[in-house]
Amino acid sequence: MVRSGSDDGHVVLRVEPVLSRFQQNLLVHLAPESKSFPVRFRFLSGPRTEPIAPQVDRQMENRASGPELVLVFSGKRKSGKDYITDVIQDRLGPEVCAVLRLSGPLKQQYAQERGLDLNQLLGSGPYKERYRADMIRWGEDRRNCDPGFFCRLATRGAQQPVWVVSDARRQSDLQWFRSEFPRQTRSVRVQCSEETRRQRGWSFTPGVDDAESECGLDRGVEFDWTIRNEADAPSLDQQLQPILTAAQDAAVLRHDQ
Ligand SMILES: Nc1ncnc2c1ncn2[C@@H]1O[C@H](COP(=O)(O)OP(=O)(O)OP(=O)(O)O)[C@@H](O)[C@H]1O
Ligand SMILES: C[C@@](O)(CCOP(=O)(O)O)CC(=O)O
Repeated sequence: MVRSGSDDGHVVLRVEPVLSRFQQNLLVHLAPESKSFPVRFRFLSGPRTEPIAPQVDRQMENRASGPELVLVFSGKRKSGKDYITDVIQDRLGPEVCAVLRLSGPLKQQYAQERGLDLNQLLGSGPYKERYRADMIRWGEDRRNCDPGFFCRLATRGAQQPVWVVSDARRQSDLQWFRSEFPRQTRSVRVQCSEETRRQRGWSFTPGVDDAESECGLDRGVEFDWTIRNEADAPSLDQQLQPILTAAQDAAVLRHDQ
């Protein structure tokens, strides 16, 4: 219950029952015609509440800066994962949407250890393909010790309400996001024909295209959305509409907090 009264020229709002400060969630509506004025919150006397356990406290902090929506993309090489996730970020803007690449920290470390050109490894040309099989092996050694290793590195410090993970490849990648962010995680598959992928520079490479890195999510996942990224498919704008709507709703949720 909320009651208002006047006290030395101040308007006092009392929320009863008194909640601990971390649980207070007070929305103040100002009439559009009123002049702006500072709003100060003071926690006045009242029945003391038990301090909330540090564990709950930490969860609250995490939730305050955590994502409202996590879109986990997967798809074969040259299906257009990077292209589509970039389109989504363009539409939503970089303040709302972070594109997170699990392969980002992997390529960074791999390039550093071998003195390679990181920009080319991050691009979509043949340079990356030359090193792909070895990068997969290198990354798998680390994932075998700790399946969440690259997920944690890739998400570190992301503050935006919408996270777009551009390159899930293994069941363990998807499981990590689902267990860390069960309410927020949605899976998206990008598909196109082999012919289209060929036109984009793909050719079948044994040890890569038949390995877990490419096939780990081919079966056993019910995707929330599937996007067909090729010439004879409905336009990307049309296909991305439900995803963009979900993302905009998520951004509004954060804004209202
Ligand atoms: N809808 C599209 N229209 C025009 N070009 C596209 C489209 N989709 C993908 N491409 C182009 O095809 C190439 C491969 O796409 P992209 O790099 O996004 O695929 P990917 O799935 O991320 O591949 P990889 O797994 O190798 O990183 C890029 O040059 C990209 O610009
Ligand atoms: C080594 C690897 O991360 C390369 C991914 O590169 P890209 O997402 O295709 O640009 C693939 C993997 O982790 O299995």
